[in-house]
Amino acid sequence: MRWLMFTLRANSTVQFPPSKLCNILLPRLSSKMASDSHWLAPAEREALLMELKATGWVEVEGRDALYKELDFKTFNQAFGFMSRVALQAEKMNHHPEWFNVYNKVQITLTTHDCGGLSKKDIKLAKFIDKVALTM
Ligand SMILES: C[C@H](O)[C@H](O)[C@H]1CNC2=NC(N)=NC(=O)C2=N1
Repeated sequence: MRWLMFTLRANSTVQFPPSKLCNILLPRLSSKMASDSHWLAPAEREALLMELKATGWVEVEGRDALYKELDFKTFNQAFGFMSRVALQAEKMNHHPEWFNVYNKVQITLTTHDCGGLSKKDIKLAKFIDKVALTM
């Protein structure tokens, strides 16, 4: 079995088998992922939503979700935009609810796992705005 050697300080090393290393690193990764999916309390979300509202996102009436409609010059541009967002959604394991007719894309973001808005929605909304600016 291959061992990972760590030097903590001069002339001392600590050996971790790869399987143990996962036990050390994964909880941090999973806790980060979990924290991004937790429901955003009103105090937490105020500043975050202000920034998004400034770029055209609105809160959905009767649902803890964000909505934005984007217009592109052509269907190809709209579809290209959706393709780029789809790849990011897969990477984040966080997917939009969206509808496309010709050059228009209507997007709703919410986190099903927590039943409302989470940091993942904020992160994806910011990514969407960034990509839309490049189209
Ligand atoms: C099983 C899978 O990881 C989960 O269903 C993921 C997939 N994509 C998701 N997307 C969104 N918007 N919310 C979720 O809670 C969610 N959960």
